[in-house]
Amino acid sequence: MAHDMAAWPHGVGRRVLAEVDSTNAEAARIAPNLTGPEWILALRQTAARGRRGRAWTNPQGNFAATLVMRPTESPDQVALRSFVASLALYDAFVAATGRAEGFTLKWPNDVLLNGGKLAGILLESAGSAAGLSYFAIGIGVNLAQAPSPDQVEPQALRPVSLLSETGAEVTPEEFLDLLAPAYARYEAQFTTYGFAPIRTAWLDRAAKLGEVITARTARDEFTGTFETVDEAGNLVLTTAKSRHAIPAAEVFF
Ligand SMILES: O=C(O)CCCC[C@@H]1SC[C@@H]2NC(=O)N[C@@H]21
Repeated sequence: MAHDMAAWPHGVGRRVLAEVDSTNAEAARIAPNLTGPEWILALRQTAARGRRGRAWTNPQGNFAATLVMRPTESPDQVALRSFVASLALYDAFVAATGRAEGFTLKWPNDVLLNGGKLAGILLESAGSAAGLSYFAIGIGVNLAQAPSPDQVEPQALRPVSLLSETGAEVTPEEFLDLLAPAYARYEAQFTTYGFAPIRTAWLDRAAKLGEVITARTARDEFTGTFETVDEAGNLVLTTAKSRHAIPAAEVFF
């Protein structure tokens, strides 16, 4: 790995499990007894989950971890953590490879390398609109192996691995030691200054900004120009007829 290793963040727990069903499921189990934020890394997951109820393929050597925390703010602020985590992933990849070239962020929360999907984030929480009891940021990275294209949905981006695209050999533990300090830096920025600087940094690294993309929501499909991400984290798309601020969708290029 080509990097200067930042120190592990103060007050943040680190557990490494040889095997677990899902680090997000483990996060939910340990949440009631949390005394501070905690990273849970698993070397193997037997029931890893992806977004929208999909399974996540987790081959040997890939990174699977969850950061679990107790929030102090509202659920909509918690949802913005997917942008915080995406930026931390981006920095960890730059630190691990010594280059920024080729890494981009796909709304709402994937990291791409050379246009293929390198990492995904699954944000889960429990509680009510009045207050969440915990939230968990689950992160899967194809460090060593990408699932074969037939294991993902037909229109999904081609999965890629860090190893095959860059030649960088990074273990899950090494990657966690890059990601946790990067996350802590962006988390401090978010809690101190709010979403504005996170949004700007995210937009600087965005894939397909200003280009035509398709967003599929539970009810509709919009094809239009990806204008920006607004102050609430919505995807802003303009079509010939109108401007749409979309809170949740699957995006296709
Ligand atoms: O669908 C996606 O893009 C999100 C994938 C998230 C996978 C990670 S692996 C670690 C954590 N534990 C899980 O069960 N899922 C997330």
